[in-house]
Amino acid sequence: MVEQVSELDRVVRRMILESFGIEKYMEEHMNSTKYLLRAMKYKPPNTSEKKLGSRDHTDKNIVTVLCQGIQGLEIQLKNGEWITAKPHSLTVFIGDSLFAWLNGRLHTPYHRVMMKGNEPRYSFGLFSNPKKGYIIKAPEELVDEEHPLMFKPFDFHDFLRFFHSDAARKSQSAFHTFCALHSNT
Ligand SMILES: O=C(O)CCC(=O)C(=O)O
Ligand SMILES: [Fe+2]
Repeated sequence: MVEQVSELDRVVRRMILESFGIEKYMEEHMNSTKYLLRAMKYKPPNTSEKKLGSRDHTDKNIVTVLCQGIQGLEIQLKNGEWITAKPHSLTVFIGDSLFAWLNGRLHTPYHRVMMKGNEPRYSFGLFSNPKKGYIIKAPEELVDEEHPLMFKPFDFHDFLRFFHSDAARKSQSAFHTFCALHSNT
């Protein structure tokens, strides 16, 4: 199953690069990331009202392929509306690192888990994460006058360290505080 899900990660990343005409970066992209597979279990809230299982966040990595069992995953659209992912479905998210590498060209959506009832919930995520030492920097093809560089080049592992600091906890978006070049991004 990991083989198929990681294939989906690769297909999505190839489609994204092709859509911007920069598939020449595919090999660099694949070589600069490694996979993390995480299984998650959420205790049942034992309520008939929906309760928060995991607070809203954007993923920090490159791409996440999330496979959920019973319903719970909710995703915020650009207009602010929350939609519910179907039970027993796969959802693909673009994380902050890919957002930065693409110079903000694709949206990285907030998502959360809301649960009700007496059943525990299981989900599995395959996360492509940048390797330590790889500097995430938007390629020159995606930077021009109309699209000035949004984020300073960074090592994902320095961001993770910052993310667990007091300064990050106090900021509205740790990612933007860490590497945004303009305050309005
Ligand atoms: O369990 C879920 O459906 C969401 C998990 C998630 O968003 C994450 O691990 O980043
Ligand atoms: Fe997430």
